[in-house]
Amino acid sequence: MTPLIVVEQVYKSFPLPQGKGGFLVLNDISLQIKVGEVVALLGRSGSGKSTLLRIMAGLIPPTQGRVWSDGTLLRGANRQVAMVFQSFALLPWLTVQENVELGLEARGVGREERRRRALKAIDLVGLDGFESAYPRELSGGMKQRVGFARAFALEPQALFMDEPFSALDVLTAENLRGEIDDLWQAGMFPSQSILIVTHNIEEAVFLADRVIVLGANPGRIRGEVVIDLPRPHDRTSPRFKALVDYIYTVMTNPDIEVTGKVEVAVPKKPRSPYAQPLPHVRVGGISGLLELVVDQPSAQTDIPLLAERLQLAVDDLLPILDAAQMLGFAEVSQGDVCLTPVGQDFATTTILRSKDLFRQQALDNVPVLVSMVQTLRQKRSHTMGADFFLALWDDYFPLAEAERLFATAVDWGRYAELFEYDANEERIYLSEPAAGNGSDIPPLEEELG
Ligand SMILES: Nc1ncnc2c1ncn2[C@@H]1O[C@H](COP(=O)(O)OP(=O)(O)OP(=O)(O)O)[C@@H](O)[C@H]1O
Repeated sequence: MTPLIVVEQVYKSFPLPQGKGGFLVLNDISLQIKVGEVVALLGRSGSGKSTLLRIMAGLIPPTQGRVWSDGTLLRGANRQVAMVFQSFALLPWLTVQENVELGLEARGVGREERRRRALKAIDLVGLDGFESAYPRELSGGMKQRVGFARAFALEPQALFMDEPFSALDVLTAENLRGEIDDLWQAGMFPSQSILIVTHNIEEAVFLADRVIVLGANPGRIRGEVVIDLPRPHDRTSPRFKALVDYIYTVMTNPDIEVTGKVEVAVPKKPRSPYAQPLPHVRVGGISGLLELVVDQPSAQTDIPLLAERLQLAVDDLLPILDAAQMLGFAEVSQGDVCLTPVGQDFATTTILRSKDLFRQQALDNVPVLVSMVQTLRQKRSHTMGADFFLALWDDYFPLAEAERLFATAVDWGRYAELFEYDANEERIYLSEPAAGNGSDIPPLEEELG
């Protein structure tokens, strides 16, 4: 099907005063408006939106390039198009009906036909009963309804709107925008396509099937964003918000390329501490490794060399390194392991102090241990069966893995004196220092927040 409007490499410059050449307002604009679509031209002030609209309406000629309307090269006013202006542009000495008939009269439509089409358009915009009112008797919203009726009566192929809601107060604008969208939805709209010029991002995403983003100085097309939402466009949907956010980002960053690829950010569910795996390593393995590394120059060594000295396969060494990293005792980079200051301290201090260090590092870095202690604290008896914790891990891991995670957490927690485990009863008990108020365990709310 022939597009309703085709703009081909259009340039527009306005002459500068005193013959100082031209001021380029539109630079190489090409676009099409097809039957059945609503297109928004979105750009900052001065990006040439109104100028482009006027060129497509045939009100001013391009300096260079061509415009086709319904397959015909445009010369002069475009009769396939009607315009709605921001300023309403009503004649104050004419009634509502006379204002609406004005364009039809200019096109030589006979009296009866004019009357019929005007009354139908007035009805469509909800001004039934106001036919003989004068503009001064109408509110801003009603005046713009007359503006719409005047355009509707022309029964154009394409309706052009230049910031049609921006002179109205927020609620009136919202109301009228919604009604225009309803008419379009219901197939009652008197034109086959709509082109709206706006600088309101939400308005563009709400009304349009496609948003063409214009850049300024000079005005040019930066790209387009397809509004892939079911109609009517639901403002509360995550996709609507993602589209608005995307367009807002490109509008505030003139250098970003407008690709139109919009990802919806999936809201993150707070991650359960039980969803995070622990390396299955006993505390003895971690401290053994740290003691070996601390003896090396700069407390640093090559990992394959370390594996050889420990007579371990690198694969077996990796979980120990993971655990040391997780606890903040070591850092691994480029095949070397290097102890952190606290790791060096842990590897060289007394057993009592090393337990304190381990506890502090575990509480700072291993959320599942914090969560277990918090759970035990919540219970008046300060004790819970192993099966309670196993069930929490079981949500994220197979049972055998859940059991290994439980065993690792128990090993670390016991060493840190956070809790004790009675294997016969299969119960965990809160350790005395962890049960006290002055301990270093954060309150439950903080952790969950
Ligand atoms: N007839 C004219 N003569 C000289 N310069 C003009 C003329 N019409 C528009 N301009 C200039 O062209 C540039 C683009 O104007 P235009 O009104 O098309 O932009 P716009 O994107 O619609 O801006 P706004 O959102 O502020 O209406 C502006 O710098 C404006 O001053």
